[in-house]
Amino acid sequence: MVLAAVGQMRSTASLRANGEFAAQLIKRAALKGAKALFLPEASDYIAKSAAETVELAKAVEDSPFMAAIRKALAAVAESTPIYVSVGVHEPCDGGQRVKNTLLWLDPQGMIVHMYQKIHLFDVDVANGPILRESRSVEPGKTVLPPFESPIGQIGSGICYDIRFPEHGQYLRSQGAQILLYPSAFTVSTGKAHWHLLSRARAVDNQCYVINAAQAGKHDAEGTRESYGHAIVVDPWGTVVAEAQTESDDLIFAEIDLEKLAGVRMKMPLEDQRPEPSPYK
Ligand SMILES: O=C(O)CNC(=O)[C@H](CS)NC(=O)CCC(=O)C(=O)O
Repeated sequence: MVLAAVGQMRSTASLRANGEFAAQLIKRAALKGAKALFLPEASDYIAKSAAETVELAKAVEDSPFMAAIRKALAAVAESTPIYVSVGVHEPCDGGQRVKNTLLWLDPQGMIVHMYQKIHLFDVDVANGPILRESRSVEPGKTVLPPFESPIGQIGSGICYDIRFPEHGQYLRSQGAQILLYPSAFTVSTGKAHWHLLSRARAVDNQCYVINAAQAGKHDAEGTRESYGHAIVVDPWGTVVAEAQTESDDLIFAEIDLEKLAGVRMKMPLEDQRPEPSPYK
């Protein structure tokens, strides 16, 4: 069993302040012996508008947020090395749009994997905001094969991707043992669907689901607010860790690949899919 840490953040428009907060989470997670820390979507900043989202974007090498993360990783690398998954924005299209990216950093701070969010949140939320992510974000084009990590084979999604079951199923078919959906869910859709979706993706793919989350009000006016409830679900669908409040900012879960193997052996979903596919 290997310990994973999952963070909750209330990112503001300050890349520097968000970087300092993330750095503290890295140090605390490493001190507890976690081998990996998972941080939310858009950890670097949450802006009030599409225009501000584009304006604030910094390339990884120029980002004060990333500098703070790398400094924290360097500080713990000798004694308690830790991997970090973190959601950021990257400028693209000559500064017209951004990518919504998930980075996987090794304990030296090198980027060893990156995923670009595919499904964009263009939604008129019932009893909530109207969000048009595609105004500022370039959609990713490919689901990437899972990558190896100290806690198992990780398949990447981001936030709204969780609502597309075929995304998780593809990752499972490519060998994923852990699915990530770092998020900034709205409060109303979170109340209605967050636990349901997190558990559903775990059960239908027999994977751990690790969902870091943005939580709370991101600006003084409360223009943007996120649901929180960072969560880890095991391959049987049991919630094994969950942040209960906005200030509950670091949770831990043992990732047990033997438990995962047992679930898959006793209920062999993959082997029971008919060939040729009946869905035409
Ligand atoms: O704006 C940024 O900088 C970061 N990105 C987000 O917060 C994104 C796009 S607005 N949020 C979601 O996908 C929420 C999904 C959701 O709430 C649901 O599926 O119910």
